[in-house]
Amino acid sequence: MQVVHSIADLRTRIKEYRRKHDQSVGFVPTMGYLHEGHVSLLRKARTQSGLVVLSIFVNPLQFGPGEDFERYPRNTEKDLQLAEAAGADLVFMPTVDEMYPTPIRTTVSVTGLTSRLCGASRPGHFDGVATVVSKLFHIVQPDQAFFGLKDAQQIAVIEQMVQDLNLDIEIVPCPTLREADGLAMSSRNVYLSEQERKQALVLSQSLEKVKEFIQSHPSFSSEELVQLVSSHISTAPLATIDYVEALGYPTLEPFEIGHHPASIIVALAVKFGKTRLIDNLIIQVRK
Ligand SMILES: Nc1ncnc2c1ncn2[C@@H]1O[C@H](COP(=O)(O)OP(=O)(O)OP(=O)(O)O)[C@@H](O)[C@H]1O
Ligand SMILES: CC(C)(CO)[C@@H](O)C(=O)[O-]
Ligand code: BAL
Repeated sequence: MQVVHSIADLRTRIKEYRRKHDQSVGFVPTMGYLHEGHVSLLRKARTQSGLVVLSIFVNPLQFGPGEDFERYPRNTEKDLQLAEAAGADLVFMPTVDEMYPTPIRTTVSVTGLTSRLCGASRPGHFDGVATVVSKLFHIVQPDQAFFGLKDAQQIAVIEQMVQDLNLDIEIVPCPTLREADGLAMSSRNVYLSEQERKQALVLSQSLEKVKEFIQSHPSFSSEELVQLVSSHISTAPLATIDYVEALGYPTLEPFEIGHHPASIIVALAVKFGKTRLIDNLIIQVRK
């Protein structure tokens, strides 16, 4: 496994690989502090791509004022061990100056899909994501890029960007990995106190309740799902709901009772103290 810090170096190595091999380049973009969720993306890439490229970059552009950019967890040594064990070939770890050498004047903005959920509660977040992912896609020029469904809105936004900008990249959505008790794995779980960690279980539990409810109530309304999730989360005294919504996926459009889209998402963001966690459930609905 090779580790590179400069864009020029990364490009040279990828070009060299492409010259010698007639195989695809797979790309896994991350912000580091790797866990089994990230590892699952790398393993998936390993099975589908000839060259597996991982990027580790905490992108300042996608953090709002007062968010956790400065204190976002970092552990390069452990990240590199996990990346190597999972089969990464090339790790790109640029500095902020390498990615943004001058004040940024060109950004990528995906409209519509970003008006709800995390787009509404983190204004500017998806412009930061679309801009950095677009830059990374131009630098790496992958055939496939692997993203986790824990960030389901992010996948919808990236897929739209790829379609609108005619990028020749296959976006591969990968399932959310969970801790044994159900909590979705996240780099930010490390912020949780012992009490918060226990109470954070209400998130995955509330989504399990939605699964059961839908099976016995095939003509559910979005309001019923939101109410079910919100009331269960409210049993945790340390939880503050940022949003709970039930929408079509990947359109992220609201739906009316009796007119379910083929696929719906129940998505939530909840704060425990300063720590904001997200989770979701995507369900194929029988018509
Ligand atoms: N539990 C998980 N299972 C599968 N993929 C995941 C999981 N958590 C994150 N990912 C994916 O890993 C990629 C990099 O995400 P990122 O580095 O932001 O990790 P993260 O754990 O989601 O961090 P945070 O929750 O702090 O945003 C994204 O495509 C993300 O969807
Ligand atoms: C895709 C990404 C690496 C862009 O910074 C980030 O949003 C993430 O880790 O999900
Ligand atoms: N996984 C999304 C990155 C962020 O929260 O900024």
